[in-house]
Parts: sequence; structure tokens; C-alpha cells
Amino acid sequence: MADVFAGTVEPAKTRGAWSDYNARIAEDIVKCGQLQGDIASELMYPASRLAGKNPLVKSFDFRPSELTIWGGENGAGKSALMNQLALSMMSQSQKVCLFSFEMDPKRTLISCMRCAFGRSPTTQDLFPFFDWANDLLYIYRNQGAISAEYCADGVFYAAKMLGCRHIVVDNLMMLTTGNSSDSVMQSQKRVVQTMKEIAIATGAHIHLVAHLRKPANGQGQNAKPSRFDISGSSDISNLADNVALLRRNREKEQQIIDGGFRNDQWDSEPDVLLTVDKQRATGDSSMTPLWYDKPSGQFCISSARYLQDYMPSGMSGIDTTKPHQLDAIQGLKERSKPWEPI
Ligand SMILES: Nc1ncnc2c1ncn2[C@@H]1O[C@H](COP(=O)(O)OP(=O)(O)OP(=O)(O)O)[C@@H](O)[C@H]1O
Repeated sequence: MADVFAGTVEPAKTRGAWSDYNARIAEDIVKCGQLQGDIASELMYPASRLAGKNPLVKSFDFRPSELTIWGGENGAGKSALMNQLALSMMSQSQKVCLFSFEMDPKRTLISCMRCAFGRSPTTQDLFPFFDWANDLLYIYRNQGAISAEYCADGVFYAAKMLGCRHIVVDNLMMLTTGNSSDSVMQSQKRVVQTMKEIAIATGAHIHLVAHLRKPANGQGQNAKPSRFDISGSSDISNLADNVALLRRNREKEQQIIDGGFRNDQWDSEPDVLLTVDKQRATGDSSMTPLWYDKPSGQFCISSARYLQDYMPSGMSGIDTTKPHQLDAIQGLKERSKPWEPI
């Protein structure tokens, strides 16, 4: 007698046993040994499992076919961080595509140049920058709202046809529609689901920027953010492989402006806290203090603010041996000077 558990039932005979039975399923369920070759290459070449090494958080590298949500309040530094990560991926010979709907693409590229040269760029920097970046960096050249479908086409095209291994989509809010909070949440969920599917289908790592809710009453600006603070549906963080959150230390900035620190204390706290609240592959979470270097827009791993050189050696002229700590307080004091009539 035919026995389902002994595998002696013909696939055709099970048709109708379950509502959506499809003969293709027989090809999709395989003996585990069929994956042996793939596993061998993962074990032999662990680096190939990475879409990119993270320059700021060692325990949070970027893997292929994953979706990372980057959350932060307005002005937290999400776009600045995305530019820095893009340069870092390019320095690892990986192609990147930036979709930044709220920012003029020229400004995005100028910010990337600032990050690469460690200062405001000049026309002299154009040739070396584009000589290096032209084959590595793609950018969506329009600004303003875009339909989720058109964006998905663009992300898929960048990954599949242009070979970009990192796609930055800044930001989720610009892709969602709806008249009620329910329909907005449904639309967010569809966007995140689509991005996840494209990541899986193409092997690209998709970085999707999202906003955080304002802190609840009683919670200060500096309350530690968590994935539950992401504006909108909880599906966003549930569907994502990784969730990273940026919190800018505005209290510190205010204290510096007010002169509230003794000289040797002003920089003991970080400017930004980068919390990795979810990492599906490793289960690791982390909190990384970062210091911001205003002239370059680079986030640094120590208060000395040593800058990173992402361009091939010698091209940027950036000094990676010099601490840039004093520029930070100088920049803040400059900006906080009271306006004086001429
Ligand atoms: N820690 C910081 N200290 C001082 N300035 C910062 C810091 N982080 C970012 N900035 C500056 O604040 C401005 C806003 O940063 P950015 O656009 O990266 O933020 P964002 O999180 O993407 O904002 P939004 O949500 O509005 O798009 C930029 O001029 C950036 O250089």
C-alpha cells in the first residue's frame, strides 16, 4: 500500500490534498546534501558571505540578500552615515546605488566628496573623485516623491543589471501612501516586503532609512531608541534582517554651546550612539559610541576623530594620522555665536 511517509505516493496522486498543491514544490524541497557544495564554498571562502565590512561596528557586517533598516529622528545623521557607508563599500570595490528622494542628488554627491576628502570639496577634487567613483557609485537623479513600484524597479535594476551590491533607499516615508493610518501601515509593509524580496532575489544588501517616533512624554530626547520606536507598522522591523538606530546626543551639543563643560570633559560622551537592535544572522546586538567630525561629515570611533581614507591611496590627501578632535568643538562654537549686526 502506498505510504505518504515512505515517499511512495506519486506527486500527481496528492493533487488536491492541499488547496494550492503545485507540482513545482517537488523541485523546491531537496535532500539536504544538495546544498553541500554551496556550504563548502561558504566555509572555504567566508569573506564571500559578506556584502561588505562595516567600518564602524565590527560585530555588524553587511551580508548579501539582507535588508537593514536604519532608524533615527530628523537630523540624527542617517543620510550622513549612509554616505560614509557607501564610500566604505566602494573602498571594498563594491558598487553602490543611492536613492535619496529628499535631497538634491548634486548635494548628495557633494556630501560624499566632503566625506571622501575630509573637508568641503573644490573643483580640483572633481577629477580624482569621479575618476575613482564613476564605476562604483550610481545615483537616482531625481528628487521628490516616487511611487513604490518605480522605486522597486529601480532597486531591482541597480542590483540585477548594474551589479550594485548595496542599495540605499532614503527614505521609507517617501514611498508610502494612504489616507488612514491603517492604509499607510499596509503600504509600508508592502514596501518593506518588496525590498526584502528584491534583496533575496538579487543578493544585494538593501539599506532602507526610516524615521523614529518622537520620544513618548516623560522620555527625554536622549532615551535609548529601540526598534519599537520606528514610525509606523511593527512589520517594518519584523521583516528586516537588521535594525540599526542612530541617536544624536543633542544634550551634549547644547551643553557645549552653553559652555557647560569643563575643558577636559566636553568630549567624554559620544556625539552619537549607534544601536544595533536586531541582527537576524548572528543574534548580536550592540551599542557603539561615535564621534562626529563636522568638516568631513564622517562618524569616528573615538573622540580623537581620526578620519578614514576611502579613496585609493594618495588620491584624497586626507590625513588619517592627525586627530581632528579640536575642529569639532570649534565648529559648534562658531555656529553658536550670537548674530551681530555689521
Ligand atoms: N552628531 C552630529 N553633530 C552635528 N551635526 C550633525 C550630526 N549628525 C548630523 N549632523 C548634521 O545635521 C544635518 C542633518 O543630517 P542628516 O541629513 O544626515 O540627518 P538625517 O537623519 O538624514 O535627517 P532627516 O531625517 O531629516 O533626513 C547635516 O548637516 C549633518 O551634517
